[in-house]
Formats: sequence, structure tokens, C-alpha cells
Amino acid sequence: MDKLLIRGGHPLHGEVSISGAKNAALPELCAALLTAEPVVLRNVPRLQDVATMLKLIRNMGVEVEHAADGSVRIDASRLSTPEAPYELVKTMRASVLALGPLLARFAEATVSLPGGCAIGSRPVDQHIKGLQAMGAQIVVEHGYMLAKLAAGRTRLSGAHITTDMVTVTGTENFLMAAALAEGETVLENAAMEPEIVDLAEMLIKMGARISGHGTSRITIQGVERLHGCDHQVVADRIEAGTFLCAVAATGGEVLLRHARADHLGAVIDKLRDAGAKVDAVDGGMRVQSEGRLKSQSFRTTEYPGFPTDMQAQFMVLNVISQGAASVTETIFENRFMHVNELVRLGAKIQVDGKVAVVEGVERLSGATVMATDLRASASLVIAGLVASGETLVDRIYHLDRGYDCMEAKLRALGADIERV
Ligand SMILES: CC(=O)N[C@H]1[C@@H](OP(=O)(O)OP(=O)(O)OC[C@H]2O[C@@H](n3ccc(=O)[nH]c3=O)[C@H](O)[C@@H]2O)O[C@H](CO)[C@@H](O)[C@@H]1O
Ligand SMILES: C=C(OP(=O)(O)O)C(=O)O
Repeated sequence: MDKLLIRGGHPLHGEVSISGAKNAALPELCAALLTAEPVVLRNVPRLQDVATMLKLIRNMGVEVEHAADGSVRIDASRLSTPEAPYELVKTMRASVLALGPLLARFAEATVSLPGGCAIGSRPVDQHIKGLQAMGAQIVVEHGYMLAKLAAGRTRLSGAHITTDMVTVTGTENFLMAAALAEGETVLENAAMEPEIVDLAEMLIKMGARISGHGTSRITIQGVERLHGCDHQVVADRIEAGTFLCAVAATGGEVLLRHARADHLGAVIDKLRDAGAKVDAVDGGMRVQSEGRLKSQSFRTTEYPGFPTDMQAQFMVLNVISQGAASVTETIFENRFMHVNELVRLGAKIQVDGKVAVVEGVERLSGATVMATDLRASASLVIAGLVASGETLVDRIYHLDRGYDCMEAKLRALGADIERV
């Protein structure tokens, strides 16, 4: 099993190119299932979840060409098996995104209940309820969602869907399903994440009639057919945020090419309050940091609030900053698994339910630590970059699910990091 060996203590300097967003590329690969015409997605990140998604759609009979420049051409004209089997989806939450498009285009789908990061129970009840409101008949049996339309029906029907909580992949599933449904769908309490907006923009290029994306109320007028498109995946705000935190932690100055400051407002505000210098520049962002930062309390919330996918990485900054701060995780009930590993490196953190209280320490010392989920892994890498001596991060397959060449990018910035 691959591990990362990090010798800490090197400030980061230079330029890094931010890849396309995992959480946009995955729904967009599923959106390509909505049409029999070829779709070209550009700026698709090279990471394990994308490889898994490509394997999944190939398994359905979809033709996929993955070019060296990061573009993927998807031809779902001969999709023959509208199924997502457990063996292919067990590592990936986003597999649930196959459900909406398959049902909308083929009137049936068999999709395994998804896997993904073990950061909470992560039910899919809202996905099921919403699609049922659109006329789907769904039963869950033997770990699978078996979905079809009533006899004689070939299209889902538009519906008014109000989810019990804001759900990102739920909103994406409804957007894709509603694009081909008969009539109007209104999504209330919709997620507003940039990845939702990017997906909606792609669907509009395919001929979908969508308005209100980027707000909590999205309206979709279903159309009979969607066509192919050429779409560039939006930059990964969480990868960008991870590099911002890495530079803020180690000190140095880095230009993040393609990063979108307008998608990272809550994180940038906290970084500035902590004492780092972060500026939007032409074509990206620049971050500069020196000396010890001031710790910052924050709570995770839906976009545009502080992203749960940045909680672990920002916590590391608090671990080494001046003062104490509280970190409140409101989205997932089990997303503090990095805490015990950070404590192994010398962090002082007390967890009580949803709240972790961090007391800043002056130094961390390297040790062997275990990655437990995707962003927890990223936080351990950042901690390793500042710890004295050697840090060995085990189980980095979690990191590989969602980061495109992370260690190569860090090495190019001056980090002493290698895969062993
Ligand atoms: C592939 C992808 O885009 N993953 C992101 C997506 O995950 P994902 O879409 O799975 O997260 P959701 O927004 O759906 O989850 C939000 C909360 O709602 C709960 N819930 C959700 C759906 C449902 O049917 N029932 C239910 O109870 C979840 O358990 C969680 O507590 O948004 C999360 C929140 O920003 C991010 O951390 C993930 O990186
Ligand atoms: C939790 C995440 O991913 P997933 O939803 O794919 O498990 C993440 O990207 O941080």
C-alpha cells in the first residue's frame, strides 16, 4: 500500500496549477449519459474517483476516450446496461449520480447504494424521495436501488421538490433527471455550490432549460431530448483551498493558477483574519504567509459558508497557530477522524460532539499517521509539511481518490515529499 514520506520544515514557493474539480467532473460525467450524442469534457482531473466513474460508465456500454490533455469524450449512444454494480461503486459516493440520468433516459436503473468517505452515515433518502415525486418507482433491495417508471410511462414528470436538508448530489440528481422530464420541476432548498452551477451550465449547453442555479430555488422545464456539448470543468475550489492552507502553514509565497477566489470567500476571509495574505490575481490567486498565524474559530455550513471539505485542512492551521479556537462540523457527524492522528504529531485538540477545541502549539513532530478519509489525508499531509523530522502518511489511497498529483505539485513548490 502506498504511503507518503514527508520531511517537514520547507516553505513553499512558486506556482501550482489547480485541476478541474472532482465534485464537478463526477456529476458531469453522469450528465453525459443523458444524451446519445458525444460529449466532450475538458480539464477532467486525473484522480481515482474519475477513473472509477469512467470504469462504471464503460461497464454500461458507454464509449470513453480519455486524452492525454485531460479531456474525455463520452459517447453514450450504445448504453446497454443501466446499472451501477456494487463492486464498481463501493469506493465512491458520486456513483449515486448515475441514478437520475439513467432513469430519465432509459426509464429504469439499478444502482448500488454508494460508498465514499466514511465521514457519516450519508443516507440517500432525499434522492429517492425526490425521484419518487417525479414518478419513479424505487425499492431498495440487497443493497441496490431498483428504479423504474410505471408501466406505459417513458418519461419522469416534473415535480415540486423540497428536500429536508440541502444536499449537493441530491440537487445534482434532480437537475439531471428534471432536464429530460415532462413538464416543470422546481427545486426548493437547492444546493448553491459552484459545482451545481457548473453542472447546470453544462446541461444548458446540452439544451436543458434551467434557471435559478446558484440560488436555493432552481426551475427546470423538461425537454424531450438533450444533445452533445463541449464543456470545461470548473477549477477545484477544495484543491485550491488545500494549497492555500498548505502555504499558510509552511510559510512562503505561491501563485495558484486557475484558482477561483470567488468560490472560496469563506476560507479566504478566515485565512486573512489569521494573518495570511491572499489576493485574487489575473488567472488565479496568490497566497503569502510568514510567521505564526492567529487561530480562527469557524463552523462548516453549506455554500457559501465554510466548506466541510476544508475543515480538516484549516484545522491544521489552528493546530500550529497562536491561541485557541473552536471548529464546529455541522454537515457530517463523523468528520473529526484526523484529530487523533494530528494529536500523534503533537496537536492539542479536544472533541465534544460537533465541536473540536484546538489549542495552538509551537511545533509538531513527525510520526507515522493513518489517512482515514480524503480531506483527513490532506490535513495530515499539511501537518507533515510543518512537523519536524519525518512524517509517514499511511493509506493514502484516500488522498488519491480526490487529488490530482498532489505530491508532485507539492514537490515542485519545494516540499520534501515522496511516495514510498
Ligand atoms: C461527490 C460530491 O459532490 N461530494 C460532496 C457532496 O456530498 P453529498 O452530496 O453526499 O453530501 P450532501 O450535501 O448530500 O450531504 C449533506 C448532509 O445531508 C445528509 N443527507 C444527504 C442526502 C440524503 O438523501 N439524506 C441525507 O440525510 C448527509 O448525510 C449530510 O449530513 O457534498 C458534501 C457537502 O458539501 C461534500 O462534503 C462532498 O464532497
Ligand atoms: C467527502 C468527499 O467526497 P465524497 O463525497 O466523494 O465522499 C470530499 O470530496 O471531501
